[in-house]
Amino acid sequence: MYKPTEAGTWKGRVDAADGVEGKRWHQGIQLLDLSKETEPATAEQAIVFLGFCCDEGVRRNQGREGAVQGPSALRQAMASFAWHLEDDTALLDAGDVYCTNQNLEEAQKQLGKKVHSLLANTYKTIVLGGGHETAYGHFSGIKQALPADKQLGIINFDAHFDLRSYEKQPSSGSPFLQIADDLIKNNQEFNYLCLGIQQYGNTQKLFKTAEEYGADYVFAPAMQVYNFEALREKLQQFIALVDVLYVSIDLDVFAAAYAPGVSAPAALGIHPEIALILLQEIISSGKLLTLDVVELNPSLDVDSRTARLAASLLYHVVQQWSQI
Ligand SMILES: N=CN[C@@H](CCC(=O)O)C(=O)O
Ligand SMILES: [Mn+2]
Ligand SMILES: [Mn+2]
Repeated sequence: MYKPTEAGTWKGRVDAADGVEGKRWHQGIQLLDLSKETEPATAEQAIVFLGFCCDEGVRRNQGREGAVQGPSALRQAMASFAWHLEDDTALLDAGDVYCTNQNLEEAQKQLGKKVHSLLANTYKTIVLGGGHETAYGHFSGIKQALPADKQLGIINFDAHFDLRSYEKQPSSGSPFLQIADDLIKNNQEFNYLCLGIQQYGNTQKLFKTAEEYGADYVFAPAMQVYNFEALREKLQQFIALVDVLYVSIDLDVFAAAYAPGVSAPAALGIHPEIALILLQEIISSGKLLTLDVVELNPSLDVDSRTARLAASLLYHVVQQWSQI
């Protein structure tokens, strides 16, 4: 269920005449094989990508399959980024965890193990999904890595709560209810802030569940740059209550004009700029532990627009996070 990234996977434009000043991500990224014991990060700053090739959660959630190709499309979209990282920063690719035989539960467990070993070895981790079922596997690794006295805050950029029942089976629609129940079972708090909720995309039942579990949220129409001060205030209040942050970016939070390549596009979704400046706020808090980008479906994308948007957000995340 795990494969390290093959040499030659990262490829892109080469500006040979410019020497080291022409360096791009595909020329600087290092491959990390997690089938061997994970070595502690040696660079001062080590940021690692880990793919989760899975859309079994989307299939179970009646969505449009294709997110299994997300990690590969994201690598392609990031490969030719110009290298502007400091010399003390290593950018790594730790390969992919695969969901096989529709065994989502096992794939999530395997993803959790890999995330745990990366976090335990002080890597700043970025998981490339996968449908939003990625989040439960990601969380199971966070849970293993996080000391019990540390308060976790979860910030989900999403048009949807993803608080569906998993009584019958877990899916891409249920990760945050699974996480909530795990935390509550362990006498820990479920601190969840969902940014970009579409009223028309969530049933009354889901709003009721959100209320029952104390989930906080901001509707998509309020996610505007002109409303930045109020959003910043809300974000800062949330961040102040927790020790570390897990950030999940579901690309269906963005307007379909920017992000057509998702299972459930939002015609009136948010503008990327507001997500970018809120991400900057989050990173500058110094509390970001780990992050994922989910729901990219390359088979539904238009000229890689959604992949490029996700990749560009990750570019800025990597750039800022490497200086914290
Ligand atoms: N991760 C998926 N979330 C959404 C999908 C909604 C839809 O397919 O319309 C959900 O379950 O609510
Ligand atoms: Mn989601
Ligand atoms: Mn969503």
